[in-house]
Amino acid sequence: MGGEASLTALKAQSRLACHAARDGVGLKARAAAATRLYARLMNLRGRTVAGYLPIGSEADPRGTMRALCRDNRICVPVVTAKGAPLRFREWAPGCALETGAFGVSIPVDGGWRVPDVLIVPMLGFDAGGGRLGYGGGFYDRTLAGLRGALVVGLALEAQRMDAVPQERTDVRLPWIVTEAGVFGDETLR
Ligand SMILES: Nc1nc2c(c(=O)[nH]1)N(C=O)[C@@H](CNc1ccc(C(=O)N[C@@H](CCC(=O)O)C(=O)O)cc1)CN2
Ligand SMILES: Nc1ncnc2c1ncn2[C@@H]1O[C@H](COP(=O)(O)OP(=O)(O)OP(=O)(O)O)[C@@H](O)[C@H]1O
Repeated sequence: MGGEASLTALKAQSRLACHAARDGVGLKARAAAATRLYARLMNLRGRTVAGYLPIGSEADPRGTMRALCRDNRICVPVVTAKGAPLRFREWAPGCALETGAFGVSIPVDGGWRVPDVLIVPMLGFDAGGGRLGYGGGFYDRTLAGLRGALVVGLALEAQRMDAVPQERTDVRLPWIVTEAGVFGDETLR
């Protein structure tokens, strides 16, 4: 296989392994990750915070989204087209939802927002801020266009990898939160 083909195969294999590992994580670790996320973001005021509505066994940021919505605007990602950056629609606790692309829930009638804080879902991550997603490149494209935002990846320790296979377009995350702590890389901020 050529370099590119083998990288794609390696990413696909890593996605399967991370997905399976994530499925096996218990409630205690999930609650601890949610608490760590809130601890990292609890001081935010007047910001536009992009959370996400979890699918499958993703770590759940909704407790933090509910807590932050009092003093901040909250929005969630919407896939509008393949190959395009994500857009973000305003979300509030209990708002009406519909199922969008890839089975992700999206608010029926929230306005479009541009976040300055993003909580980013992932399948896998490494100690250097490397992130493995579902393979659409949606967050890579989105983060490339949102310089200056506070970007925090949320995951569970079971999703930690030695090194996420990296492509030129992959964007490293300056902050990663898991049940084990808040990990920051000052060189990426
Ligand atoms: N909660 C959440 N929302 C999100 C994302 C995400 O990763 N998580 N996205 C990040 O880009 C975008 C949606 N993109 C996605 C692209 C592919 C798949 C996907 O392949 N899903 C698998 C299995 C899902 C599961 O059960 O874990 C599938 O459909 O087979 C999902 C979302 C925007 N919203
Ligand atoms: N900024 C960009 N411009 C053009 N293509 C991009 C960009 N970012 C990523 N891509 C392309 O998108 C494809 C998927 O990228 P990748 O495998 O990194 O997705 P991912 O990070 O796992 O997915 P997601 O962000 O949707 O969860 C790759 O072919 C990659 O080259």
